[in-house]
Amino acid sequence: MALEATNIGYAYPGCTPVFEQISLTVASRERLALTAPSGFGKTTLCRVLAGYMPPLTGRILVDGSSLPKRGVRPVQLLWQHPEQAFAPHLRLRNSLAEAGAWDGQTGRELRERFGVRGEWLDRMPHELSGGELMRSCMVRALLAHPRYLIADEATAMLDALTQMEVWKAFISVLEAEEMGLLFVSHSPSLVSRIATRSIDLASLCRQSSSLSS
Ligand SMILES: Nc1ncnc2c1ncn2[C@@H]1O[C@H](COP(=O)(O)OP(=O)(O)OP(=O)(O)O)[C@@H](O)[C@H]1O
Repeated sequence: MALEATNIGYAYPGCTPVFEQISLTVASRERLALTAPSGFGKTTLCRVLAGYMPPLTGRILVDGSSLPKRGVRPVQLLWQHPEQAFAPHLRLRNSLAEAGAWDGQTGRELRERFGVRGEWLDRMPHELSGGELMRSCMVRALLAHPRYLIADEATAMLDALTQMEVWKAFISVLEAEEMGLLFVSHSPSLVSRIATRSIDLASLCRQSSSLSS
């Protein structure tokens, strides 16, 4: 069981490719750290792997099947900027409801675990802080019962203590549900605490260019 990308490439319209011929695998229950210098394409790769942008080349399989074109995403993305992750005109309760049963037992447990307070539910995204939106994002992603999660520097705006608290809660759900995680971080200490394996996008790109030459 794995999220498998084979020889994928992506270019923004009218631009040179951000990356080409990248292959990587995230096994279920694995926590894979993706590192690279700024501007190298980590966010782009995360969006492609989660199905927000189709790869220009190559293929992505989730436990052996193609990413679905519609419906609940089996690969959920925790965005780098959580304010971009919520529809600006929807109250939090409605955004959570789109993902799953936020008011059922699982939803209540998840909200408690991530400290998402009841009073936030009637607020619009701009009435929540970055950290509050981030916690809400995690709950929404987990409500969708994904097989894999991708976290793009998702907790970078939190203080160190809150960051570890949120990751602890997150990892306990990942382990219980046997989900795989790919996470991007510029923090070596976060990577060493969380990752079970680490890859460098720069070296993946070098490997693919030496294979193709
Ligand atoms: N919508 C877009 N249109 C054109 N080019 C883009 C677009 N978004 C990103 N890029 C370019 O794609 C390249 C990779 O950007 P990306 O955001 O994926 O890098 P990153 O490694 O996540 O960077 P950072 O660590 O700074 O967040 C950059 O050169 C960036 O300028």
